Amino acid sequence: MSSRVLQDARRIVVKVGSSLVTNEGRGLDEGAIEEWSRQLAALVHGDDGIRREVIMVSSGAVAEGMKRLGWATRPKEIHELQAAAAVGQMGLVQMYETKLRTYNVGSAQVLLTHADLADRERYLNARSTLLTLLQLGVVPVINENDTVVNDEIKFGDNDTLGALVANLVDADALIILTDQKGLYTADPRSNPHAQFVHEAQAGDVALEAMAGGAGSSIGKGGMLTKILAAKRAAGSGASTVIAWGREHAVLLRLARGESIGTLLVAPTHKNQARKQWMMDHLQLHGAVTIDAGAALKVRDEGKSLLPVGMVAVEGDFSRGDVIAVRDAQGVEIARGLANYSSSEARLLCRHASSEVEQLLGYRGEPEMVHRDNMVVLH
Ligand SMILES: Nc1ncnc2c1ncn2[C@@H]1O[C@H](COP(=O)(O)OP(=O)(O)O)[C@@H](O)[C@H]1O
Ligand SMILES: N[C@@H](CCC(=O)OP(=O)(O)O)C(=O)O
Repeated sequence: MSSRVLQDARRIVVKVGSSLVTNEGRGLDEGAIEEWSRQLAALVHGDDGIRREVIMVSSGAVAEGMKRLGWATRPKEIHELQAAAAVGQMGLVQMYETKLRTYNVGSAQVLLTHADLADRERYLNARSTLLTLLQLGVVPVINENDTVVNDEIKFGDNDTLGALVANLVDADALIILTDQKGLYTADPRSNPHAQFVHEAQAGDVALEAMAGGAGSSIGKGGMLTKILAAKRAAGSGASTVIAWGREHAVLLRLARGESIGTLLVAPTHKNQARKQWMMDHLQLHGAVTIDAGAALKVRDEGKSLLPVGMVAVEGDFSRGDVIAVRDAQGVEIARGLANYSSSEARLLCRHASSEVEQLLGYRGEPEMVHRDNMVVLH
């Protein structure tokens, strides 16, 4: 069963750490970035007959910036780290862009902060942008927006960012590429008797005791943040693989179902996990009442709610808030994230999606609540 996890994955987040990307701080590893780009392109183009959507979360900005600025030791001052990240990020994305283009794949730079994912509206915006890029066959190259974050508000390590991105886009799998073959029962750098862990359940607390901090001065998180990232990714049903980034054709072989690295299997199914998350975390901010035709689509056919099916709007909510969807009898049949605010929704009631631009002055999503962001209650 385990090999199928990656074989069946259609939307994959790949995270690469600083030590790999910058060759332990020596500078951007052009050969490695080229090799990952070749594999990403093959996955996106579906060279094996299956097209996949891939997001790259890449570290390395600070390490590369330090090199470009001629700094031998990591600065202590946060503004110096931020300056290094800003310098290094240029080189980082330039290289991904060049290499991916060589293999006929477009790329896009996306810089995110914690605040972007904590705020519902920005969360939805980030999600729509990433999903649009994926639909266009473009590979988003993501890093933390180091320039605007300080110690208290940063993800800090990109393992956590990778997991949050996997949650954000409902990825099927998170692949964390690092400088070890995977997880061992102890840090192999300091314990020669450490045993390799081939497979475990994501979220198993026993794994946390095995994992230590970063083995080099370049990487930030170490193995513990990877284990915690796997647990977090499992929250939305994504399984995680931790593997060596220089393993030959690692991404393609994983996609073929080969077992490489450590597989941390998500215990719950993707859709079930997302529904649970919706039910657990979301507070209602308002409601829309829909007509019988729309109720049929939403409840029985699992379709999105379009503005044309809405007949009334209650409450005061913003884009990204959770609203109840009620049928004509007032029975709540679903809950989901609103794509439009309550005042906009009032204008959109009974109108076709093609009229959104004319009514609101901008072209938004065709759906009031997209089915991916909706839980049908019965
Ligand atoms: N149980 C463990 N198994 C494997 N590696 C471990 C373990 N505990 C700690 N490590 C260390 O974690 C390091 C990888 O983390 P890190 O240096 O942050 O890499 P990256 O830059 O790829 O995120 C390894 O080089 C290793 O020394
Ligand atoms: N945003 C930072 C990444 C932080 C970091 O070092 O992460 P990682 O190497 O993945 O543990 C950078 O690009 O330098």
